[in-house]
This record gives sequence, structure tokens and C-alpha cells, in this order.
Amino acid sequence: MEMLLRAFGITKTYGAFTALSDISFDVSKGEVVAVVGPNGAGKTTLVSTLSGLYRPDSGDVIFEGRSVLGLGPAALALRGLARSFQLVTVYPTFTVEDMIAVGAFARAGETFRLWKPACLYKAERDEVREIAAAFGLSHRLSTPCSALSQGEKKLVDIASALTLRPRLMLLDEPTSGISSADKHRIMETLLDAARRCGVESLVLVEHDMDLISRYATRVIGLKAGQIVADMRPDAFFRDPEVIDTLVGKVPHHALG
Ligand SMILES: Nc1ncnc2c1ncn2[C@@H]1O[C@H](COP(=O)(O)OP(=O)(O)OP(=O)(O)O)[C@@H](O)[C@H]1O
Repeated sequence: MEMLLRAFGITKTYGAFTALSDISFDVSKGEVVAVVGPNGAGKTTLVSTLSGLYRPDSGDVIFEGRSVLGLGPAALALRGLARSFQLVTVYPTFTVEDMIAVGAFARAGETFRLWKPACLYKAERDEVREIAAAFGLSHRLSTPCSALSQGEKKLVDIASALTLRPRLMLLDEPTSGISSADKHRIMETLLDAARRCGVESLVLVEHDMDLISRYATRVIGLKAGQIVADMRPDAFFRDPEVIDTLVGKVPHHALG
């Protein structure tokens, strides 16, 4: 399987505190990697380091065979490794169409110049509409983001990142704040839309074991900044020691 991302020897400190310690793993085409672990394990720090927001103290991040250290999130997204940034909550008065367009404009070299009249960008608008359709958001294009449900807000954020057509997408808790009843629908929509938009691999921080057992192809377990498990979900859910270390009790139905 083609390797897209390689992280090796990643150490990240905050002052005297070591949040990530010598983290190494690869992500190949076709994988949906769930990153799990207790609060403070370093999951968000890992996503922020992989996506160029933080520079590690040591180690390297290789994407498509080249180091991407120091590129920063915007340049990295344009290179094909993107994360969502929860901009919907930052710009609640923007319509769904404008919010999704942020990424399309960035790809066109118009880095987040949102004040420009939207009508100037016919090609980008067409693409925005195509992506909105993949996310089932066509009927919401002119709705202000503030009027969306929590699940729709998550989808708009991810849709915006997808206009950059990334090969690999990093998602930090894509279903947080969404009711249990809606989580599966949102996860299915986002995975299906991501594939349709050309995403080849996903790395997501996720706490919901039921979602992981159903949608992940691999689980990486972090504890105190170190990888303590890297395995297929079926093996993960059948390892009581790993479960106890990383998540405590697992819902019975996640065990299949
Ligand atoms: N900017 C920062 N400055 C100092 N310490 C930080 C900073 N960001 C995170 N930390 C600390 O680093 C550790 C890892 O934090 P991180 O947010 O990556 O963990 P997490 O696994 O995502 O946790 P959670 O599940 O609670 O979101 C925690 O102890 C946190 O307090």
C-alpha cells in the first residue's frame, strides 16, 4: 500500500512538559486511523504537529516523500494534507456557501480574502456547490452558519477543508458535541463525502468507541505522549489491557 505520511521521532514540549515523546508511525493510502487516549494524552498536540500548526522539538513529518516541517497549515493544506479548523464558530454570520468557499479561495491563491465579492469567483463557486452536494448541504447554501445544527457545522468545516482536495485529512474530534443519535449519520456522511472528494486517508481523534469499531481501519493509542498501541480495531477491542489503559470501559456493542 502506498505510504502517504510518515512521522518519526516526534517530540513536542511545552516548556518543561513533554507532550509527545518520540512518536513514530506511517499512514498509508486507504487507512482510517483513529487516535485514542485519555485526556491530556497528546492527541490534539499530535494533530497540530502533523498539520503544521506546531513545530516539533525533534523528529520529522514526511508527506508524499518530502519533509513538510515548517510549511504551516495553509501551505500544507495546499500540498494535500489538510485539517479542519472549526471556522464556522469563528464566522457565524457567514453563509454555508461562503464558509465552504474559504478553502476554494485558498486553493486559488486568494488566501482567506473573504471580503471580496463572492460573485467574482464563478469557478470556485461551482466547486463549492459540488462539494456542498457531496455533504448533503445543497439546500443550506444560503443559510447563516449560526443557524446550523452542531452536526451540520462540523460538516461545513470539513467541507471547507475539502475544497483544497487533500489526499490526507486530519480531524480532531469530528463528532464532538453531536448527539449519539446523529453521530453515525454525520460520520457516514463525512467519510462518504471525503472519499468522493478524493481524500485517500483519514487520521481522526475520536473518543466514541462505537464509531471507531465501525469506521476505523486502525487504532493508535496514546498515553502520556507515547504510542502504547497501534493495531486493527478488532484486535484493539479484544485486548483488555489496552482498553483499560486507554479508554476504560467499552460499550458492549463496540465489541461486535
Ligand atoms: N499550549 C499548551 N501549553 C502548555 N501545555 C499544553 C498546551 N497544549 C496542551 N498542553 C498540555 O499537553 C498535554 C497534551 O495536551 P493535548 O491537548 O494534546 O491532549 P489531548 O490528548 O488532546 O487531550 P484531550 O482529550 O483532553 O483533548 C496536556 O497535559 C495539556 O495540558
